[in-house]
Amino acid sequence: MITQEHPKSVIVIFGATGDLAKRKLFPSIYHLVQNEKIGKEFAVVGVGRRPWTNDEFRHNVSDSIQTSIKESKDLDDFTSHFHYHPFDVTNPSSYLELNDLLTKLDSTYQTEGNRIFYLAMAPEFFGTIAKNLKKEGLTATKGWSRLVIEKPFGHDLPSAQTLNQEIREAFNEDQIYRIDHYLGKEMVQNIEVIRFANALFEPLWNNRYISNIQVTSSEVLGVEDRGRYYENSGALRDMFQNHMLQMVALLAMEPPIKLTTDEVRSEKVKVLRALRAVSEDEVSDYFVRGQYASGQLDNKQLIGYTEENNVDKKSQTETYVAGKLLIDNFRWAGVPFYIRTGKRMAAKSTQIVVQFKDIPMNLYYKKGENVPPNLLVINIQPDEGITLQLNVKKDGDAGDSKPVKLDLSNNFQDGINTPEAYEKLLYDCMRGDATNFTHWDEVSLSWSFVDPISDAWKKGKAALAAYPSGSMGPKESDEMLEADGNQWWPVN
Ligand SMILES: NC(=O)C1=CN([C@@H]2O[C@H](COP(=O)(O)OP(=O)(O)OC[C@H]3O[C@@H](n4cnc5c(N)ncnc54)[C@H](OP(=O)(O)O)[C@@H]3O)[C@@H](O)[C@H]2O)C=CC1
Ligand SMILES: O=C1O[C@H](COP(=O)(O)O)[C@@H](O)[C@H](O)[C@H]1O
Repeated sequence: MITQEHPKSVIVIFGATGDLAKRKLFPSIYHLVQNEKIGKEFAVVGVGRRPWTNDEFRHNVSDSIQTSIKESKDLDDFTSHFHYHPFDVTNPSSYLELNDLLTKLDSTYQTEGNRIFYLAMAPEFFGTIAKNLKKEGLTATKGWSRLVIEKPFGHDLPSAQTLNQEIREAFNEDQIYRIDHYLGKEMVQNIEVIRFANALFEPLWNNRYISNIQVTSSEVLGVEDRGRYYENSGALRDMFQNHMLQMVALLAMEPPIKLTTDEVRSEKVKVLRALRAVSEDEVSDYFVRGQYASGQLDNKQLIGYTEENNVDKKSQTETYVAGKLLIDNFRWAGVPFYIRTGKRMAAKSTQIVVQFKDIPMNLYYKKGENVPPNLLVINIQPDEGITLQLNVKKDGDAGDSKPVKLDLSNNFQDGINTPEAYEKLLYDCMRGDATNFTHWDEVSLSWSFVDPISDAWKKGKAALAAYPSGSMGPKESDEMLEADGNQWWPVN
C-alpha cells in the first residue's frame, strides 16, 4: 500500500562511507527533511568497515550536505538522526548487534518497525547481505522491510538470475526496489505525461506518423577513477542495458489502464518482449561500438581511454554504443529507435527526438525538396523542457516556409529546483511506490536482448571504432542512420 504522507522509517545504508552515499544519498535525505516530505520519525544507520565513531560519521554527512547544497541549515539537528555501525558485512554475527541497534532506534524515533536496507555496495555483497538480514531476523519486524539495490544488477542474464535467486530467498519481489536513477529524473517521468495527457500527441504516436525516435545520452566525462569497474562493464552494460532501454520502454509502451506499479510495468515488459532480437551475426548491422581516443574539448587536451588508470593498454571495452532497435508490434512495426550513449563526447546531454513523417506533398519552400520534418524534442538534462519544431510562413515571402521551434522550456519554471532523481526514488521507496523501479521481468528481458550483442563483440564479430574525445562518436554511427536515409539530430 502506498503511504501518502510523512513516511517513517529507519534507513540502513550498507556502504555509507562510500562515494554514492556521500554524493547522492545524504543530500537526498536532507532535501526530503527540508521539504517536509519526511518528518522527525526517521533514523539513518551507516554501515562500512572503517572504524568511525558516530561523530566522525555525522561530520562526513555534514560535509556532504555542505558540498552539494549552497545554503544548508539545521545540520546538527539533521545529523543527530545518523548513527554509524562498523562491521564487515560478510561476518554473520554482526547482524545481531545491528538488529539491536535498529530496535532501539525504532523506539527512539517512532519509526513503527519500518526498515529500508539500502545496498550501496559492490554487487558481490548483495546476496550475502540479503541472506544475513533474513537469517538474523532483521526483516522480521512489526512494520515493513524493503531492500534497495543499486546497479549493476548482474553482468549478464545468468549472473542476474543467480543474484535474483539469492535475494528472493530473503525478500519478496514487492519488497525489492531495483534502482535505475534515470527513472527518477523529472523529464523521464514526464514522458508518460507528455504522451498520455495531451490529445495532440497520442493519436500521432505510432508508425503512421512517426518516422523514427532517437535517444541520446552523451557525457563529457571520461571513465574517471572507475576504470576497474568500467573495464568489465563498458557502455553496453553501464548505460544501455538499463537506462537507455528503460527510456525506450517508456516511449514505446501502450497506455496503461491505470498508473499503478503493476500496470505500468506490465506495459513496459511488453515492449521489451517485442524488441526484435539481434543475432550475433547481425550485430554489426544494428550496433556500432566505439572507444574514445585522445582529443580536445574546450581547448583542453584529453587522453584516450586506454591511457586511463586501471585500463588495459589494449582494452577492447566500448565507451560508446549506438544501436538501431526495432519493436515488432502493431504500433511500432517499421519505426527505428536509434539509441546512442558514450563517454568523452562533445556535450553532456540526454535528449529524445521524435521525428514525424514528412507531409505527403510539398506546396512550399524549394519545391522538389522535403519541408523539414516536425520534431518533438524532450530535453532530459542538463536543460529540462520540450520543444516542438514546426514550419511557418517565411516573413514576407509568399509561398515559402521556415522551421520554428516552439520552446516550452520556460514553462518548467521550477526546473532548477526539481528534486534530484535519488531524492524522488528514496521517497517513493519510503512510501511503498515501486512504479519507478525495475521489476525482475524487465531486468531479465533487457539482459536477454543485450547478451547476444556482448557475446558477438567478445568474439570479435564487430570492429571497435575509435572516436576523438570531444566528438559526437564514431562516423560508423552516422553511417548507420544514413543507410536508412536518416541522420542524428544535434543535441542541445
Ligand atoms: N558512485 C556512483 O555514482 C554510483 C554508484 N553506483 C553503485 O553503487 C554501489 C556503491 O558504489 P560507490 O559508493 O561508488 O562505491 P565505493 O567503493 O565508494 O564504496 C563502497 C562501500 O562499500 C563498503 N564496503 C566494502 N566492502 C565492505 C565489507 N566487506 N563490509 C562492509 N562494508 C564494505 C565501503 O566501506 P569501507 O571502505 O568503510 O569498508 C564503502 O562504504 C555500487 O554497486 C555502484 O555500482 C551506481 C550508480 C552510481
Ligand atoms: O549509471 C550511470 O550513470 C552515469 C550518468 O548518469 P547521469 O545522471 O549523469 O546522466 C554514468 O556516468 C555512469 O557511468 C553510469 O554508471
